[in-house]
Amino acid sequence: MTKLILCGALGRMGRAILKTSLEYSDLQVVAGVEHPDCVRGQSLGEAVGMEEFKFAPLTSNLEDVLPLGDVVVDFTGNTLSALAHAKLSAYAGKGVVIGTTGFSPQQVEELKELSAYAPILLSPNMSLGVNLLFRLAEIAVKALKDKGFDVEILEIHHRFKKDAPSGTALKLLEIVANALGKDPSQVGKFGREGIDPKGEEIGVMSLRGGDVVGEHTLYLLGFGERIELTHRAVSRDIFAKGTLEACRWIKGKPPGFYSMFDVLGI
Ligand SMILES: NC(=O)C1=CN([C@@H]2O[C@H](COP(=O)(O)OP(=O)(O)OC[C@H]3O[C@@H](n4cnc5c(N)ncnc54)[C@H](OP(=O)(O)O)[C@@H]3O)[C@@H](O)[C@H]2O)C=CC1
Ligand SMILES: O=C(O)C1=N[C@H](C(=O)O)C[C@H](O)C1
Repeated sequence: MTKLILCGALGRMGRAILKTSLEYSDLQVVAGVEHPDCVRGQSLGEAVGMEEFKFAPLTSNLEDVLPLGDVVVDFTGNTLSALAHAKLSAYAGKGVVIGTTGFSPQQVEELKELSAYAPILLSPNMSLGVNLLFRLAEIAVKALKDKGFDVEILEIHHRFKKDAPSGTALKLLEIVANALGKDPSQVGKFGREGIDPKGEEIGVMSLRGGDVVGEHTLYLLGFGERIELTHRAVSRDIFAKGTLEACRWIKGKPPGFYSMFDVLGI
């Protein structure tokens, strides 16, 4: 049995992971960590209204429950708390799976340094489909390099999403820029206004509204034709499933910095 501690347990992803975990007989969420304002002396089960977790503690301090778990999962949506959770967990030798997005390059470097102590998996998107999209994007962009195609990225998410562009769109930018031999920090362009003719940049545009779970399109825009590679998430269960597969995979792995490509073998 792999025992999980879930940080951000009462959030959208936290609740999806709790529900989906009930389908796995070898995985168990044994404790939740939440923002102090949300912890009111209730158990995790009482807080989410799920009988199955009535004996699992809910705390605002990961240290209180760290000895209970093998793997710590972070979906707090707050990079500072995710880093703090990763630090505590890695020093304790626990596996870490991070779905939180919005890390700066410096913060990613910090996570890589921590992965000398324990296995850490960071992925902006835990779904099988998006990870395949990453691979397809690399193939397509390489095949069309120097053939006169422009590359642009569009993402759409629900009105409550805090970060923009999405972590997935930024990863797509990194993948396609690298495939073109360009530096993502130099070619990424995050909006256009006024007189702004198209150059060598890769535009990354964000729409927000309603309850859109997550949509990403890579556009390859040529003259007389265009290719659109789109992934549409219609349920958070796909992210929850990927997260749980990652937790199962990471237990017992040597220290190192991993991604969903390692879990999915693609
Ligand atoms: N990798 C992937 O596949 C996916 C990644 N994501 C990412 O996951 C993150 C979370 O998304 P989502 O679930 O929609 O966000 P939510 O805001 O619904 O959930 C985050 C939860 O974490 C809580 N929280 C904030 N700070 C802390 C803290 N210090 N300790 C414990 N809990 C804390 C929040 O509390 P409060 O509201 O009080 O701040 C909230 O309940 C985002 O970064 C999103 O981009 C989302 C979907 C898929
Ligand atoms: O906040 C979300 O909801 C999502 N965030 C991730 C991201 O930033 O890429 C993944 C997914 O698209 C949903």
